[in-house]
Amino acid sequence: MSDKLRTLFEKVWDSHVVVAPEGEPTILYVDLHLIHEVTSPQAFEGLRLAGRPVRRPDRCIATVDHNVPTIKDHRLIIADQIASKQILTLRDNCKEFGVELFDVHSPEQGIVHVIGPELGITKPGMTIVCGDSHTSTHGAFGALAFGIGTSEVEHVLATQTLPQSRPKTFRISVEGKLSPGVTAKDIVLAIIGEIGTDGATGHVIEYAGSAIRELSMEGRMTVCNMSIEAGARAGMIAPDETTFAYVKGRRYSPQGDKWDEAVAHWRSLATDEGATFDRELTLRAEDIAPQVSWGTSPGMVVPVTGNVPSTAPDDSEAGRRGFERALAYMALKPGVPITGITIDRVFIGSCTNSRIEDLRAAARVVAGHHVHTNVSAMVVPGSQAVKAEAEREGLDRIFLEAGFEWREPGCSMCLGMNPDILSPGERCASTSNRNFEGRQGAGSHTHLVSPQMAAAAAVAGHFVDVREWNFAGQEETAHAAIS
Ligand SMILES: CC(C)[C@H](C(=O)O)[C@@H](O)C(=O)O
Ligand code: SF4
Repeated sequence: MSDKLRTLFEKVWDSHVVVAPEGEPTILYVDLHLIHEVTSPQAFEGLRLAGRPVRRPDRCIATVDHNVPTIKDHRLIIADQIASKQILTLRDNCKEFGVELFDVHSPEQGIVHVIGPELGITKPGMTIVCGDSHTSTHGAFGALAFGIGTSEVEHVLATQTLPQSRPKTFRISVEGKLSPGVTAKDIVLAIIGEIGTDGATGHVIEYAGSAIRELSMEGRMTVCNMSIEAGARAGMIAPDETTFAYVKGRRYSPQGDKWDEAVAHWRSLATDEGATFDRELTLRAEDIAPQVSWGTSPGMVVPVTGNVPSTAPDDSEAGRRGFERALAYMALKPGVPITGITIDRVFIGSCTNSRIEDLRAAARVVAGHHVHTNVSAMVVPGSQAVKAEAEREGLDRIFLEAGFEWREPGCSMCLGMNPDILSPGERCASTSNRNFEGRQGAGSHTHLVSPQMAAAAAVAGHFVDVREWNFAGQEETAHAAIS
């Protein structure tokens, strides 16, 4: 090993190089391949046609998430033909090629980016790929994790390797202390608001600084999840005691002596003091307010105390046209206060914000209140394990009593690939990660927010600053509840 100072990314990359031919992409070894129903059918078909096996079935894990209906009685026989075929095909492929599948009725089923970490499959220092852009989520553990296309899925299935050109490095430090009510989601939305949706193109981001270190693993996953929305190849956070405590004792985590060896290795992954990045940016946590997206990209975002912008941030002809188009699509008038925007629907879920901590935070806001009469709201836990834990804690009852629907795990209303879609013109406060035109259904309007902000909007019927929330009957714990 060289004694050159290296970043977390460089250490993980260097230890996975199979061969790096001059002037050609590096061949990287892949430790873990996550698979879901949407991007895998052609990949398996390619293998079948070539008469190849899966090289390392023990390094693959599959689940169904994008297409599965979230109403219990609708999960057995899926009405949508394409969805049904994709799920049946995944089932057949996993059986034929010997890949472990967490199927629709398995107690481990859930959104692929939720179940990997909670089963201890995701570990620091790994290379992780999946035919899914939000694979960046797993970078929260100090893994190099990124999305790949279907032809690359086939390549990884066949060889357990992937040709990759080396990305640049970008450290984003968030220093200081978040105010109560400001969350990991607000950090990442504020970052994307600052650098734009192509702000990190060609780079792997390392999130650093005291506010990032203070985050739980759930919060770190939320931040890394949205790296792709800033154009980054991946997002990473150095593993530390918080990481080790989360990974310890999970089903696929190392046990006994192996655990101590693993932790010793994971400790060595942090960026060396003095190692340099291609780019650096520092934000102050105190400056970050709860965020609400107003437009049709995650970069079109403002603090809840702000207004829908009146002028295009980018004054070029194309910038102005994009701005006007976003306003028109979102049916918003320039200059309107964010807290004046009324909503029809609330979605608490997705691989960004459907973990237990997200549901706890939303439930604290909702407790003792009722969903506004003009709003219909639902909570979709990210996995069966999250659902079971939430039910054990009584969170389901808080949501149901407040008038929320309580659903089965899946991607749900994050994207219009299953029955959970908005009608044209409906406006939704959503804890997901994308607000593109038509993302939650043709002609629908999406506003990206944190779980706390979504919960508060469900009750108020419009956006409110959750920092001023009335925690019904729990005033004495209000501060703790939103922090
Ligand atoms: C369906 C899948 C390929 C897609 C992705 O890659 O991200 C989806 O998960 C999304 O969030 O848009
Ligand atoms: S929850 Fe949404 S963002 Fe995450 S994998 Fe599913 S569709 Fe993609």
